[in-house]
Amino acid sequence: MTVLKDKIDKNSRTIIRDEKTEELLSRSFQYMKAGYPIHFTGPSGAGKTTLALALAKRRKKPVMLIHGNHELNNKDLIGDFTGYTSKKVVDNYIRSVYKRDENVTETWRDGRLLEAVKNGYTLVYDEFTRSLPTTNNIFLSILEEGILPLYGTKLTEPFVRVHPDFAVIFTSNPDEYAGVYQTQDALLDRLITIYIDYKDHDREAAIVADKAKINEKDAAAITELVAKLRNECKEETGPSLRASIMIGRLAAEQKIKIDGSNPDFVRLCLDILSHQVSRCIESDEPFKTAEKLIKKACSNMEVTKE
Ligand SMILES: Nc1ncnc2c1ncn2[C@@H]1O[C@H](COP(=O)(O)OP(=O)(O)OP(=O)(O)O)[C@@H](O)[C@H]1O
Repeated sequence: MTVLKDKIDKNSRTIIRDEKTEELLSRSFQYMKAGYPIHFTGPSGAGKTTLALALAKRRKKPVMLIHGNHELNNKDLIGDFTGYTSKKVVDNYIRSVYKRDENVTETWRDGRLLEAVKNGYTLVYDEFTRSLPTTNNIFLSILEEGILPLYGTKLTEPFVRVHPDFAVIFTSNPDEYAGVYQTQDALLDRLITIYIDYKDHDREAAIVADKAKINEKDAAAITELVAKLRNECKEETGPSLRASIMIGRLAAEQKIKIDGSNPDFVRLCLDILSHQVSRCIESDEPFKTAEKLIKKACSNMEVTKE
């Protein structure tokens, strides 16, 4: 059996605090302090989750993370009975008396939302529009009435009061993305929704340089190449900052010179970008066209002189 030991250090949650990011974080923090839930929406890979986690950390309260998906239900959010605990006492101390006492109780496990609401955590609900709108309805009572109803749980209490320190940050992809549900207006109406778009080249390059541990010029060459290909996209959003980080990291890891005339570098770009680019362009032969576009973008690439 082969055991792979060398891992690329992803450390993907450290955030680069450029001026715009810092300003956005401060603004959002003020809104949260005033009691409003924040909702970051925007294309895939724009940095919404990274921002949400950085914002949550700033509150200095424990952070609970939930990922939206269509199977998420009230049992995951509120909790469920997980089984039975039984206790039996047989008392036969006096031989002529036989006494038996049996007690069976159900065991309850708090769901993640209930735990966060009760203890005043900061909840990051990532990609919440991937959950069914009916599942997300529970947030209406939390945000409006400050209670978490315990419906369908057989618990004796009808609801739990929301802890004053509880706060929630949502992230989502826009409605046109596959696999997302349209959010009910009543919920959107209660959130401060901030659109997070792709960053400009300089900010992307700074992030790639930091994450891939390469110099800024090489990082800028990669982000420019990826941005050029993204601009070719008509159908869907194309390759994101994530693709740039992948190229940078793998090039550094495998000591591939970041140069559009280097066949190894072109191969790396083709492997990482072809599929994504082929999905977002209009062409009868999307794969061939994507490969052509990537090779062209590589040949036009600015190369760092050593
Ligand atoms: N300000 C930043 N500092 C450091 N890294 C960042 C920053 N913004 C984005 N990134 C990096 O870009 C990549 C994508 O970010 P993230 O996962 O937050 O995007 P997203 O918008 O939540 O994407 P998706 O919608 O696909 O979940 C990650 O590798 C992340 O580390």
